[in-house]
Amino acid sequence: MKTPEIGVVGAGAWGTALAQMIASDGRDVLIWAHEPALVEEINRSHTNSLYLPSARLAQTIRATSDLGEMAQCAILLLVTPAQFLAETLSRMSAFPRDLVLCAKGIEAKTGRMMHEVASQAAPASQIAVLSGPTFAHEVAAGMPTAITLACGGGEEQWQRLSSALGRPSFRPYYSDDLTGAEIGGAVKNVLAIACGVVDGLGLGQNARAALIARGYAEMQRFGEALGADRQTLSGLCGLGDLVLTCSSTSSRNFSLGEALGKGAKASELMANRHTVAEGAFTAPVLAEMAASRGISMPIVDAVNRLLDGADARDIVTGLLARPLKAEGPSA
Ligand SMILES: NC(=O)C1=CN([C@@H]2O[C@H](COP(=O)(O)OP(=O)(O)OC[C@H]3O[C@@H](n4cnc5c(N)ncnc54)[C@H](O)[C@@H]3O)[C@@H](O)[C@H]2O)C=CC1
Ligand SMILES: O=C(CO)COP(=O)(O)O
Repeated sequence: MKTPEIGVVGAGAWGTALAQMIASDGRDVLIWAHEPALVEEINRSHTNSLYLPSARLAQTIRATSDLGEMAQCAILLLVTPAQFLAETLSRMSAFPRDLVLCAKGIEAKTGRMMHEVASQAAPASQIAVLSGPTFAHEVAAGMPTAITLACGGGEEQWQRLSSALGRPSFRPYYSDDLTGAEIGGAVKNVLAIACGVVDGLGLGQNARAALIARGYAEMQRFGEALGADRQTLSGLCGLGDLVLTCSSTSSRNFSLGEALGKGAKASELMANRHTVAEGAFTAPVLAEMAASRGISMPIVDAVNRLLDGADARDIVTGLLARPLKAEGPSA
């Protein structure tokens, strides 16, 4: 059986939606699933009842549990949750030229961004980051979506990837800023938890808008310190995704925050879920990275303390009691 040009590593909601989007022009796609039963389900009934039950998958999507076969694809989309990327890559002995990173997070144990994890595991590959306001179920349904495609291999890699991944209703926009694209996605997940808390506590829409704007200032401060381009953060993968995720219960991060705001315990919420809320893993490492660099991120810090068991109302009282100051990202 011929190996398809494009492969997707990770058959959660996002990997499955991306495979479906890629197959929408009739091409073959190979997808690797961590769960053997899911490999069988995708091949037998063309569904993913575990992670994307709303979609009827294209017949040209084939699933495998063989990571070795994935390396034969020319373009590999890596869509495992951030904390599993290094381990998954360590099980592969060869890599294609193009690796496209789709997870939104920071490695908790090391503080590495996803492109650092990937380039250390596969130094000969060219790394790209695909990130933006993209709920999986909408992409799988073919609804119009725009996304940042940041290419470490510059415009030559962009030519290859944009023609392979672009579709009439899936529009990538070029960037060469891997760091900015990754910081946007990682930070917005933590801020979405905060916005969910505000909704869960019933604090109103003014408070949510304030949190989005002040959270964006935190994203800009952190991004600037790590060398991200401010223009990247004001685009699809930063502000765009922040707006989407901070205003919808379709977001797992927002929903986690909402439950916390309603009084649920973080430890119980985390123990009982089978889908990923990346912000919960990113918050502690992000708070630590910011503190060690002297970057003020009070909202990220508050989410981190909440996940650690602090009371939501006490946290909000603390945030509202902060000294008044100038607006602007550097303040
Ligand atoms: N769902 C969405 O709408 C979007 C998700 N993303 C990002 O994509 C990444 C993946 O998220 P989803 O596909 O939504 O996840 P999901 O919550 O739907 O599925 C969990 C995933 O984790 C995998 N997994 C569990 N244990 C594993 C292990 N030991 N090794 C490797 N994989 C393991 C499962 O196989 C499954 O693919 C996350 O970083 C998320 O932030 C990005 C854009 C949209
Ligand atoms: O990243 C996403 C949309 O762009 C999905 O957000 P959640 O992971 O919070 O569901």
